[in-house]
Amino acid sequence: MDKIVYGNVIAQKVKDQIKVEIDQLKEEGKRLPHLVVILVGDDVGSKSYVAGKEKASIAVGMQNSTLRYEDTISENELIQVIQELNYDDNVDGILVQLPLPKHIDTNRVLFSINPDKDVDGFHPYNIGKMLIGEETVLPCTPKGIMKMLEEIGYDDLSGKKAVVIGRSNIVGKPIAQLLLNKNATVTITHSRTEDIEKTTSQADIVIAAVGVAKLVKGDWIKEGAVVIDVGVNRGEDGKLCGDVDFDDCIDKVKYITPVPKGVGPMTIAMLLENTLEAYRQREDK
Ligand SMILES: Nc1nc(=O)c2c([nH]1)NC[C@@H]1CN(c3ccc(C(=O)N[C@@H](CCC(=O)O)C(=O)O)cc3)C=[N+]21
Repeated sequence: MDKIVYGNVIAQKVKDQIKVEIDQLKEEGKRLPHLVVILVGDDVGSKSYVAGKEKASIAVGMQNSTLRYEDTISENELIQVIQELNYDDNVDGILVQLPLPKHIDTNRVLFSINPDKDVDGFHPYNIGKMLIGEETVLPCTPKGIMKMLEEIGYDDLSGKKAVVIGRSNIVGKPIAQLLLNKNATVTITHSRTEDIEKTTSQADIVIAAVGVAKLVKGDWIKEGAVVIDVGVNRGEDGKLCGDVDFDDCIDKVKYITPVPKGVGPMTIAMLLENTLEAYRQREDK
């Protein structure tokens, strides 16, 4: 059914294009873009996401290094590693997989990344540029969502009401900003919001990014709305599921993204795009 927006299909198109560009660099005998992923500890989810990023970057022909550390590594040791990568001319992108262990101050670590190599778009310098509408690296998941909206012809959001569920730094806040930059009227709802469903049921676009399995039900959604599901949860049956009760919403929506095969693969494709872009900017300097 074409109301289901398959992120994996759009992501593949993006990756095919990146591969063409990297093949070209190879042919010219150039240095290849290099992504370094830092993984601390052995969280099962993080390990699987990092494996996905490794596989995808290799598939398009990039250099990839995944650095793995015990969760006993200190904050200063981690920052030391990042500083070395900042000065390594053969490194274009640095990604620190989140969440980090509790004894590490995540913001201090993210601030230590050279903003030119910040392929996650999490450095406050880049977040600030996004906020004021300057061209800059965009966080991968929000960027991937905007790309999906573009694909279904939702690139001008003038007059549209968008409701974001969740206010994380990596999805909720930045996606709200990007929607605003496209002229949507944006509402952010979260755990302290009363009657979330009253707000969502007026929305033309709902972005669910809270991490609560199947939270969003059919009666939360206006007839003909677009529903983007950012959740990655394990359901009661152990299967991967989103923040949206897909089966309950499908009859109401104009478009909906599935989980898996929705936003997740887009996140990885945007990471590769950001890495190639960081490479090009650095080569041009
Ligand atoms: N610094 C940082 N950057 C991130 O981008 C980041 C992070 N930390 N921490 C965790 C979240 C989560 N995330 C996902 C990426 C791909 C899929 C993905 O490809 N999912 C597949 C299925 C994978 C499976 O089957 O397990 C899908 O939805 O089809 C999901 C989730 C990136 N994150």
